[in-house]
Amino acid sequence: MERQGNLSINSDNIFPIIKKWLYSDQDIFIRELISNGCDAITKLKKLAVMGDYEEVEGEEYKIEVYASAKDKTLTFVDNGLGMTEEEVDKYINQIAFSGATDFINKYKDKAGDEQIIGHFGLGFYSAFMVADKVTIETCSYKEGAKPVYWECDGGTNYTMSESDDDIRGTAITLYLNEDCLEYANEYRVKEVIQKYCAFMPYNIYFINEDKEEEEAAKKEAEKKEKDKVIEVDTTQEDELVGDAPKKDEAEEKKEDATEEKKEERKPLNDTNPLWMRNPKDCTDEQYIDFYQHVFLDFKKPLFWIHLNMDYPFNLKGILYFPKINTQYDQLEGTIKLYNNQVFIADNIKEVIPEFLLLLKGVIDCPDLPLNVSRSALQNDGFVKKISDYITKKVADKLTGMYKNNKEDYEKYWDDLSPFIKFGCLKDEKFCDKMTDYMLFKDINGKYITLPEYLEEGKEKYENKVFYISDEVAQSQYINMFKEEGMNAVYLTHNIDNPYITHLEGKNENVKFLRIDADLADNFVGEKLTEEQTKEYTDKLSEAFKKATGNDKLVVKVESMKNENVSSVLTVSEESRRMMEMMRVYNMGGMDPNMFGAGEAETLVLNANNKLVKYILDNPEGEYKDMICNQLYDLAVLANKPLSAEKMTAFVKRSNDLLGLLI
Ligand SMILES: Nc1ncnc2c1ncn2[C@@H]1O[C@H](COP(=O)(O)OP(=O)(O)OP(=O)(O)O)[C@@H](O)[C@H]1O
Repeated sequence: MERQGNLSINSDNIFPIIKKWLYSDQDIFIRELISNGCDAITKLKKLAVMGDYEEVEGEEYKIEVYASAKDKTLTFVDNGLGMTEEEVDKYINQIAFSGATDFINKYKDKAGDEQIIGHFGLGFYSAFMVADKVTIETCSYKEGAKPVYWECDGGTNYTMSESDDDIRGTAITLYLNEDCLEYANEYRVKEVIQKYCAFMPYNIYFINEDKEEEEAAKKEAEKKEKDKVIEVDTTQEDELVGDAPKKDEAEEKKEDATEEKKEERKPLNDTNPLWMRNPKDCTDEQYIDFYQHVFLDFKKPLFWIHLNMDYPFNLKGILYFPKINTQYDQLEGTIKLYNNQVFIADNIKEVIPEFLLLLKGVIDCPDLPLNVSRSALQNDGFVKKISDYITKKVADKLTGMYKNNKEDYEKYWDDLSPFIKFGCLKDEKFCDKMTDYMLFKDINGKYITLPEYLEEGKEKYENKVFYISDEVAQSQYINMFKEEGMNAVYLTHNIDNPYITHLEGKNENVKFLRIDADLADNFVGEKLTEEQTKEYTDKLSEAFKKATGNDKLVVKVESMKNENVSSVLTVSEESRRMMEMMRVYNMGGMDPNMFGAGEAETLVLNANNKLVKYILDNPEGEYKDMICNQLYDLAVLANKPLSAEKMTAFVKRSNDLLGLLI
């Protein structure tokens, strides 16, 4: 008997809302329908555990997705618990009603360890985002249940009647609207299933109905053709050998069997993803395989953290620390969020602490407070707790590694540090936990902590931390440091600039100086007297300004221990930082002096060097200008490349100087 009715919803027509507002991503109707099928199977299995349903031996629980471009249909078939007429009424017709809540209420005391997805029930109606008409054919597991056929064309009216398909489970058919025919395309559907359903808990199969039909027709035609030939053959054989066995028949069956085997359908998903397993049962190889497969990254991850928590909330997942190839690699990770093996979305900031988004990984949290569509999170304290838990786990893993396996920690440090530093900048709690475990690579290639560095340099350069931002450009300074037995640390990543500022904020009396920022007192031998300093500075300033034609040149004279060093360029830390900041804010053309930053570069000349002495002693010397310019260029060259014009002059002058030798 057919009956018609109105869908009881509060608005006149819910479909425009579903189409436009509720789901921003159209593809997710596939996820919703497949996960409804999975839920239906989970419920059936639960009923079996509870003794309310007897399972059919050997039955494979599965979801089948049939697509037909010819018919413009997409059908989802599950062999879950099905629905009775009353249930269709209750769960489908009365839309704003969650069937799952009802179910959980009934079974909550007897429930086992698996969770049942129960959200505000609108998932099914997402089908109307792509379909003009949707039908349900369903038959409940309940004894004597009558199969139900339901149909709705996207308005608020539906029809319901008894169906003749009494196989337990549910088939939902979408008659795709003209704009959405892509969902009848095999590759498109498979793509969406891969995205959202790759780890759903029951096998998902895709069937191209058109292809199957074609093949069946082809087979039928071939069979008919073969039968004809056999008929002719056997009449001939009969004539010759009478009752001889028809060996072709047996062969044919075998052939069929192997063909069937060849065509054995493969599920599109992995029903037992690695993160759901006990960490004890997972091998390194499996972790690496999973990583490469899910994130399509052929590099091996450095290491990983398997999250496995039952209390006070349920959370499983794996976080991978990816290998960073160069310091210029963009730090960009992906954290995939799942809800009971159902993919929700990538990089949901509310759940995953921002800095962890630099990692790659999967998080599955069945307790997530998802609303209406599974993608919308209700942001409450719970979500913050999840995020705090993940942060803590990551910090624990890192500090644990430092304590128990320092060799690995050091080995990974260069790759890990940008991520950890970013974490420290973004998350106070994480920063506090990591403070004692932050390493610095020094000029001898050793990894040391900040307190270790400060302790080591206590006598020579108290509370100063010299750092190298560019190993090649600053090599002259590195050598000077090495000769003097001084230490400096490498801070070469983009993240290091803000990190240095952050460290100075945390350690008020510690000052970070780039290795070329200052000529530390340590390089200076016997100090010049005040008069000497003044005299030499005046003389050399004048000579160098005149020779280079640069009025603004700042010259400083020191008596350095190493008499082989003639000239060094130093770059004031303060003005350099100011310039860098101005560059960031696109104020490159402005004069840093305006901000009180002072001159950036200083030419330091060594009063103990014979070339410098020559200039001092021969104010009218023939080669004075040549030497001044050469010393200046050499100092610049040790710090940064010369401009094209200066380089040309430098090469010419170098040749002229060599010419003087012959
Ligand atoms: N394939 C199915 N088999 C059995 N029951 C189903 C099936 N699909 C839907 N239902 C029933 O209809 C109800 C409503 O489904 P719907 O997808 O709209 O919401 P939900 O699954 O409860 O929540 P949501 O999809 O938003 O997470 C379900 O709770 C379930 O009881």
